[in-house]
Order: sequence, then C-alpha cells, then structure tokens
Amino acid sequence: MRRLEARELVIDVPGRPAGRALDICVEPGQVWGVLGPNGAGKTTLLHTLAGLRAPRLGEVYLDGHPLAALKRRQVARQLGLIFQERHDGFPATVRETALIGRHPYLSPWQMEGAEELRLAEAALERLDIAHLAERLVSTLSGGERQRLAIATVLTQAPAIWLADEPTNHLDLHHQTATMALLAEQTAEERAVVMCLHDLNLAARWCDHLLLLYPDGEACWGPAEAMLVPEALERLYGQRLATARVNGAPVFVPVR
Ligand SMILES: Nc1ncnc2c1ncn2[C@@H]1O[C@H](COP(=O)(O)OP(=O)(O)OP(=O)(O)O)[C@@H](O)[C@H]1O
Repeated sequence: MRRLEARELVIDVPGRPAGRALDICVEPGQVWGVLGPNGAGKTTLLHTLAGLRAPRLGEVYLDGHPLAALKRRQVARQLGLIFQERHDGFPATVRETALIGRHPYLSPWQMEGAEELRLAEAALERLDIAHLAERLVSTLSGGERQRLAIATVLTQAPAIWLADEPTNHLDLHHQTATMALLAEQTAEERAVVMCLHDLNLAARWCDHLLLLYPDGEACWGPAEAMLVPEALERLYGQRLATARVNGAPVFVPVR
C-alpha cells in the first residue's frame, strides 16, 4: 500500500502568487486527473510530486516519509514517471529502453535476467510495439515513442504512476487503450496521477480531479463534484455544452 501526499504544497511557478496550497492524498486504487489551461502549472506540479523540483512551500510525502529525505532508488521503486520531454542519450533499442523499467530493482552490476525480459516483452506486447523491439528509439514516430514510455513504466510496475499527458501523440484507439491501461492499475491497488488536456478522457476515466487555475487557485475532489460546467468554463475561459454518453459527461466547446 503506497500513499502519495501533498501537504500545504505550493508549487514554484516563477513570478506567480502562492494561490491555494494543495492538501491532497492520492490513495491506492485512485486515478487522479490534473486539469488546467496552458501554463497553469500541471507539469510543475507533477515534477514536484516526483521530487524532481522543490516546492515553494509545503512538502510531498510518500507513505508518510518526506520524499526529499528518501533515496532516489527507493523512490524509483514506487513512482513511475511519464514525462513530456525525452532526450535520446546513447543509441538504444526499444527492448533495451523498456528494460530500463527494471533498473530500480537491480544492483548496479546486475544484468537483466529472464524475468526482466519477460516483463519488458509483455509490456511491449500490451502497447502494440512488440514488432519494434529491435528498432532504435531514434527511428520511432511520436506515438510509438509515447507508447514506449508507457511500456517502460508498465515494465517498472510502480505503485504510483505520474503521467504528463499520457495520451499525447496517440491516435484515438491508443488514447482509449492507454486510459484503460492506466485505470486498470487500480485493480492491483496502484494509483495514477495524470495531467490531461482532454476533458472528456478525464471525465470518463478519472475518479478524482484537481483543477489548477493560472492564478494559483485550485480545487480538488471526487470527479463528479469537480465536473461542474461553470467551473470548467472558468478554468478554460471557454463556453461548453454538456451531454451524457455511456454514463459519463461529455463536454463540447461552443462558439
Ligand atoms: N524555469 C522557468 N522559468 C520561468 N518560468 C517557468 C519556468 N518553468 C516553468 N515556467 C512557467 O511556469 C508556468 C507553469 O508551467 P507548466 O509547464 O507547469 O504549465 P502546464 O500547466 O503544464 O502548461 P501546458 O498545458 O502548456 O503544458 C508557465 O507559465 C511556464 O512558462
């Protein structure tokens, strides 16, 4: 059981007032969506929750321990990260890259074994990129790279996924398949926090939402309480029409 908490957390967005401090507890089995317009601080929040960026105020806790006091290797066994910026280091194949997901569990001199390989192959299969296993990552399309990033975290099997726009670059089918995969993590008491631009994916798949406003204001809670058209219109500065499809609200921008 792993719990990620933000206590009195103010993310450090340069030049912005503190706004509302975040008090959030991500419990095992929950799927959190972070919504907000460009520049609201979604990526900054995710980096702060991952311990990669210091907050301006407050602290992030993993299972009650301050994240900043934990060893990165310990953190890497619990938190899986899908971020937007990726840099190709040395040339690596798709399979080698997926195997990186097992590194937090191996000692520095230990080679990946049959079990690591099995997990990586299963993840590549799940993300429909098994046929690309021998290819160099530098030759992949944007959507294939995105699916590899997800496959790498699936290989890692962390307790908590932190994903920045996980459906970026993905076609409609793979967007849905990715959201299903993330929601599926909850069956094993894992949790997911993801930034999303697509309100309808958030409405369909997230059970908790955090709305981040550009002035630092924020509100959060169960998804149904957050999906209030007036609040969402204020969030995006966009009028919306609402319908219901398959039991979930659907929001369409109106002129
Ligand atoms: N190093 C920096 N120096 C100055 N401003 C920065 C720096 N890093 C981020 N910012 C600013 O902080 C704000 C929040 O950025 P962030 O990337 O977290 O937003 P976001 O909500 O993820 O946006 P988007 O939807 O466009 O991805 C932006 O206005 C950005 O320009």
